Amino acid sequence: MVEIKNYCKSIKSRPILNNVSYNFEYGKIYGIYGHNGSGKTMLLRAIAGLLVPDSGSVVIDGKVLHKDMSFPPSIGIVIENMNLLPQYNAFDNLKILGKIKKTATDEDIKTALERVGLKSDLKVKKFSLGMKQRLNIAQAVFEKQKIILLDEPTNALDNDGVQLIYKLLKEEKERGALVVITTHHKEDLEEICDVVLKMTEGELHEK
Ligand SMILES: Nc1ncnc2c1ncn2[C@@H]1O[C@H](COP(=O)(O)OP(=O)(O)OP(=O)(O)O)[C@@H](O)[C@H]1O
Repeated sequence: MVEIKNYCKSIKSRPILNNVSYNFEYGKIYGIYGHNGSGKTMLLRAIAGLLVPDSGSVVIDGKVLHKDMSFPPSIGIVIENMNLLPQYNAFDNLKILGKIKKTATDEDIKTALERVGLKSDLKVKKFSLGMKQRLNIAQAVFEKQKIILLDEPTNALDNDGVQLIYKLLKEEKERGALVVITTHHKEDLEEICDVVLKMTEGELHEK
């Protein structure tokens, strides 16, 4: 379980996450919607260990982030400005990333690329925005990560792409992963999410 406990973070004296408390469970898809600047991305960064709280904590499987561990041990994340390697194709990008943990086989990489509908052997520098988004999503699932955090993962995708990613996320949930997805549009979430949450000015509430 991922427990967020009284999490507070201000940047330049402005509250960005305001006393957020919530328990996220494995085997569920959570959707978070809210206006621009409401704190959705910051919440994902907090869970990923990319943000240090002013007070409060994130506890993952009983271990406190930044105390018992620096980062969650099994996390896939899609946020803005992901660092793909432009001179390599999709397979090689994942192969290089996979060298850190050494858990994913070539077959795992091929399967992840098939699941996001990426068949191209082009170098990433020739990818469209939607193709990059698909590769980022493949990157977040190819090592069978336990926690999958996706910041507006379908905004550059065509309709077929959106349906493909929704199918993939449902499969990840069935596998037992915890999936958190953000969007500006609540209606996008209701199709696939078990729980829909609203972020308003750094506060998180159940719908
Ligand atoms: N690097 C930063 N320095 C200072 N403030 C920041 C920084 N990044 C984000 N913020 C502020 O944190 C608040 C929350 O931003 P966040 O990116 O989490 O919003 P969001 O809900 O994801 O918005 P969007 O829907 O536009 O992606 C905003 O007020 C934003 O201005």
